[in-house]
Formats: sequence, C-alpha cells, structure tokens
Amino acid sequence: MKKTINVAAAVIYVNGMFLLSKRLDHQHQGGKWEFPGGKIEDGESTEQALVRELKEELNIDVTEQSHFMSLSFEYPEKHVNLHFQLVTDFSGKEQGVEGQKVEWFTKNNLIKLTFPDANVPVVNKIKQLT
Ligand SMILES: Nc1nc2c([nH]c(=O)n2[C@H]2C[C@H](O)[C@@H](COP(=O)(O)OP(=O)(O)OP(=O)(O)O)O2)c(=O)[nH]1
Ligand SMILES: [Mg+2]
Repeated sequence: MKKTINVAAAVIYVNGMFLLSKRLDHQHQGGKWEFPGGKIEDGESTEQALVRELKEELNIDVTEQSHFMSLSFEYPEKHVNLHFQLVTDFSGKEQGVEGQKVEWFTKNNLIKLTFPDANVPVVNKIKQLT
C-alpha cells in the first residue's frame, strides 16, 4: 500500500510579502518552490510540527499562526495530507539551514512560480487574498 504522510506547511505572509523556500533537487518534488514545512511526527499537533520544522529549516521562531487550508493529494509515490498554516509573525532572521534558497515574493510574483503538483488549491486561495 502507498504511504500516507501528514505535513504541516507555512504560508508565511508578513508586510505584504510571502516567504518561500526552494526544494532541493534530490527531494520529492525537487527544484520546485514550497511553503516551508515538513512531516508531522507521532504525538505532535500541526502547530507544534510547524514550529519545529520552521526552526529546523529556516531558523525562525513562529509566534503567530492560524489555520489556512488543508488538502489531500495523491502522488504516484505517496498520499499527502497537507495542512497549511498562515504565519503572520515570527522572530529571528530566516536562513536556508539545509542549503535551500529562501526568498520573499510579492503575490504577483508568487503566482508565476512552479510549486509541487498538490499546491494548486492553496495558490488559488492566495490569489484571492487582498
Ligand atoms: N513543505 C512542503 N511540502 C510539500 C508542499 N507541497 C507538497 O506537495 N509537499 C510534499 C512534498 C513532500 O512529499 C512532503 C513534505 O515533506 P518534506 O520533504 O518537506 O518533509 P520533511 O521536511 O519532514 O523532511 P524529510 O523527512 O524528507 O527530511 O509534502 C509544500 O508546499 N510544502
Ligand atoms: Mg521539509
């Protein structure tokens, strides 16, 4: 049977800009831009996983998050449940701890990027943000 993974990912939206990172080439859906985050571990809440992943990947401390949207997607290799949290504040200076590119984008530039195949609905919801 295919693996199912549960993922917490952050739509980081501060001062009218979105912070994204680029998946490394060797990763699943590699080379595409992503909402930073990763797998929710056993016993963790979505919020806890998000705080841990953003510390590990970007070296930032999330101080404000709320639910944005959840979706499920069937990749050929695995089934993913993605839980997107809207992050509106954090402390620390973002860096690509794992060697990944990290960049701020306006909404108009974000919508031109290539995201993992599962991300169509979340990008559509971002398009509608004023
Ligand atoms: N972080 C993130 N993952 C996404 C997005 N869209 C999407 O399909 N995914 C998929 C790709 C991966 O299969 C999975 C996330 O896993 P990950 O590789 O980030 O996991 P992780 O950070 O825990 O890292 P690792 O266990 O692989 O070291 O979710 C997205 O916008 N952000
Ligand atoms: Mg990750």
